[in-house]
Amino acid sequence: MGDEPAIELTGLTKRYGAVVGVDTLTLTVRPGEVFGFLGPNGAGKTTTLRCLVGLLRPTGGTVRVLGLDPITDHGRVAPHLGYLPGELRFYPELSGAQTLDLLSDLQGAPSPRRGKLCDRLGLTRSVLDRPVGGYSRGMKQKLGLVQALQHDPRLVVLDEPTEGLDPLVQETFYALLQEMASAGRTVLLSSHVLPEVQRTCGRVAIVRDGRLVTVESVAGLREARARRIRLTFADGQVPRTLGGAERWGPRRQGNRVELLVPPSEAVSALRGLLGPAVLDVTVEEAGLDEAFLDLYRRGGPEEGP
Ligand SMILES: Nc1ncnc2c1ncn2[C@@H]1O[C@H](COP(=O)(O)OP(=O)(O)OP(=O)(O)O)[C@@H](O)[C@H]1O
Repeated sequence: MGDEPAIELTGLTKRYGAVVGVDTLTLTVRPGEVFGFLGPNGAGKTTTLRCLVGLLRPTGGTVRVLGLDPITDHGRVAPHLGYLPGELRFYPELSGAQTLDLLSDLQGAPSPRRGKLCDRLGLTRSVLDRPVGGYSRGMKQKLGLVQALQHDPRLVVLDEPTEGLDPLVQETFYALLQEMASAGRTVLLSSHVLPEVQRTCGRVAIVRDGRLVTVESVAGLREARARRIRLTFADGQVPRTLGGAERWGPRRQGNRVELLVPPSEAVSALRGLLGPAVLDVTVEEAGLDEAFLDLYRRGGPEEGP
């Protein structure tokens, strides 16, 4: 376990009978990266994360975590790996503190960060002494975060980490992420929350239908995002067809037409659209949200409409 990639997936495939969870996914995450994993429901995010941490056996391909196989080398990987599952299941009768002890035993490593993490996330001694069965959703999530980070792992895999956290606690979590990155730790997080990914991650993988659509830097995705063109036509003069621009799926509302166009095509699209019936035109960058949605729909920038 030296300078190798923190995560290396090669042709990772996981089938559940006839259902394909992940399909030939190849991806490398370098040490020290905060890497986002984004995709619509059922895209294969959780399946990938569970393969990564050795909870699921791949149907095909290979998984290397810190240079090791997370299943066959589990004992060597576990002390360096933190994992927050998407669906937390704790023993309800155990207290928070007992839960953390139990999970620490499974990690096979001491928990030097536990006290500090509990303080920062607001898990007080009296809360930690109560049975987890009585915890609120947010308290369970905080406990999940503490167990994932308590042993100061080199690699942290987080499935929807801010689910159920209030905005203040989310801020604390983002600060923790920054500190981990500064300390050279690697973080892979799955999220549906785009501003969160924008704010915390350097690179992002987008998955859809189990396949990798693209891997991009957050900055690159911003640059590549579509232009939104809005046209206002004179009363009754909205053309029935926009010719070649129909491929951008124009949305019509009254005298207005709006379409999202790749940046490289915005000027030529405008040339074809402008005419005497056009009273007004605006062009702006689409939000990052829309850039992502576009990728989800189209299946990747390389395919283009
Ligand atoms: N245990 C299972 N048995 C059968 N199919 C499964 C199982 N787990 C996942 N799948 C299927 O694999 C695909 C990927 O699911 P997965 O949970 O990995 O997606 P996801 O991106 O995490 O979705 P979400 O954002 O909704 O949590 C889906 O089609 C899902 O129905």
